[in-house]
Amino acid sequence: MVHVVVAGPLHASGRAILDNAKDVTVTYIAETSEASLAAEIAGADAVLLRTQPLGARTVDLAPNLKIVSRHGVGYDAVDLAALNSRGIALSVCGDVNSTSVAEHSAMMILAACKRALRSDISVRTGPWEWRNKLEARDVSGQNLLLVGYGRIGRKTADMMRAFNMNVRAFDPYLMKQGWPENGVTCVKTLDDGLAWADVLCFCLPHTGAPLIGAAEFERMRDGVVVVNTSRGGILDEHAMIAALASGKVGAAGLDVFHQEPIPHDHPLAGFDQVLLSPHIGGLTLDAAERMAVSSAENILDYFNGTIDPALIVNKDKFNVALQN
Ligand SMILES: NC(=O)C1=CN([C@@H]2O[C@H](COP(=O)(O)OP(=O)(O)OC[C@H]3O[C@@H](n4cnc5c(N)ncnc54)[C@H](O)[C@@H]3O)[C@@H](O)[C@H]2O)C=CC1
Ligand SMILES: O=C(O)C(=O)COP(=O)(O)O
Repeated sequence: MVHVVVAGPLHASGRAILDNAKDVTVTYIAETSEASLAAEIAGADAVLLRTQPLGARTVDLAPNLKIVSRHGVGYDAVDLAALNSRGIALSVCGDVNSTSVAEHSAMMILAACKRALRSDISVRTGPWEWRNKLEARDVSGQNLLLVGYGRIGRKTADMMRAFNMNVRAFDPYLMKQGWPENGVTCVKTLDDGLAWADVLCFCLPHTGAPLIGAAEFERMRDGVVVVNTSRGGILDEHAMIAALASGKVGAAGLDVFHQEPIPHDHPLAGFDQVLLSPHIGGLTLDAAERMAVSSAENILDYFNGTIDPALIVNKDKFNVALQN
């Protein structure tokens, strides 16, 4: 019998896969937090994980744990060393939500340039004459730098080229592969890109210290638009707040934050030129179903020995189930 703990909301299609599987028992946890997972993880052979942190202490509570299946693709909140030290597999979904996130990035680029939130607030609360002070911008003809040019970055490029933006990308890991492509040229250094861009969009994994701090904001154009749908840790939030307050950043769209959930009284919530969303770039109803199915199947496939090794992040660290 395999015991699966589902650590947060899961689309009905994913639940059906687990509920109907032979020799599988499932515990569903309603909320997405590490504390609620820690309370239920003791008997788990597998955990289906949302975006909450998974640290070494919680992993230690589960002596039988064999696989953590991420619902989604980013795994920066997981203590990979803790999994590796016990030979626990970490799987991710395949390409299940990149279109959804690219659409969200495109929406945020447009909303920020058009000052959509400020515009809405002005109609609801202000005099009509505010329409002369909204400072909306055309996106057509503006320079868009994508930082990270993987699945999400490429799809965002296609969408924004349709709006006649000039698109460049910075992705040091792709430098040698077929650049320029599809009308998108690469910049050789991040600093070159920061100096060129009217709009910045972050589409890369979070792996360590913030990529963008006070010094990087200084190198940007005055009034630059910043969109982040990747992970909050990419941007130094204090530096971001200072850049918004000074006008260096003219407008922004943020889907991800250092601390999630972000408190209601967070300084970022005080800017009417900043559109905020609760980490939903990859959580449309459509993508939620795909993520649920993929992450549930990854667990069953792991125990059947049929999981696609490309979906196992730490496959080099162990080879247990893959040899079955
Ligand atoms: N807001 C949301 O709901 C979602 C957010 N994400 C985030 O978006 C990230 C990207 O997702 P995908 O495009 O599917 O991943 P991907 O792996 O297809 O592309 C990421 C790209 O970033 C590049 N990269 C890595 N480090 C870099 C650096 N320091 N500077 C510039 N480029 C760098 C890689 O070479 C790769 O081409 C995920 O890791 C995740 O954190 C993903 C899905 C949903
Ligand atoms: O795919 C990702 O990395 C995401 O951010 C979405 O994950 P979630 O739906 O929050 O488990």
